[in-house]
Amino acid sequence: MPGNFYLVGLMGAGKTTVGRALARATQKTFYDSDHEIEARTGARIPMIFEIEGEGGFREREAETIAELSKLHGIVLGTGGGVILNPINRNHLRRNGYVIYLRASAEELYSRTCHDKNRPLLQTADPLGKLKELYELRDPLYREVADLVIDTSQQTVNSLLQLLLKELERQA
Ligand SMILES: Nc1ncnc2c1ncn2[C@@H]1O[C@H](COP(=O)(O)OP(=O)(O)O)[C@@H](O)[C@H]1O
Ligand SMILES: O=C(O)C1=C[C@@H](OP(=O)(O)O)[C@@H](O)[C@H](O)C1
Ligand SMILES: [Mg+2]
Repeated sequence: MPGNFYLVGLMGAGKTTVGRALARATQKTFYDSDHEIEARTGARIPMIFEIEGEGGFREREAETIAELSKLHGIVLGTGGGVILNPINRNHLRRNGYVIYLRASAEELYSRTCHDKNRPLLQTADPLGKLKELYELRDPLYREVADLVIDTSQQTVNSLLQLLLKELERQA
């Protein structure tokens, strides 16, 4: 098993939260591609979307993934749309063990509905948007995933325990 764990999944799947906990538990360094983009630009994600559009954000995301995928011994929480770009998908598949955190659109909605920091969900019908994104992206997450974990009915901690057990079983 490679020395990196990469987390993929839709907005609200827990990539950032579970990724940070997994890094602590496995003594790896945690990176989050969105946080990295924010640090490099000095701007928050909604501001980048506002100024450069989704296309501009995707270019920055691809540059960041290319660089972060050169690192060893890390846990990487990706942004939910990272798998849209085939070059990103290659980087992830080649350089790490990819974990797809999945949950129903309803569950994702309940986890993200009070947060204004996800520009794609600032619409009149965020639940409908999550359903649409689920249909479009689920096959792409599965394409890159070494492991698919259902996060429904799991706390962050129970999920971490489940993940550690599964990773140990596969090691
Ligand atoms: N398994 C879970 N059960 C309940 N809440 C969760 C779970 N995983 C994450 N959360 C919560 O959902 C919100 C979104 O999590 P986050 O880690 O930012 O997701 P992502 O990075 O995948 O968009 C946070 O408030 C987090 O605490
Ligand atoms: O699904 C997406 O396209 C996005 C997900 C976000 O990250 P999280 O999945 O961590 O919320 C962030 O990268 C941006 O708002 C776009
Ligand atoms: Mg995140």
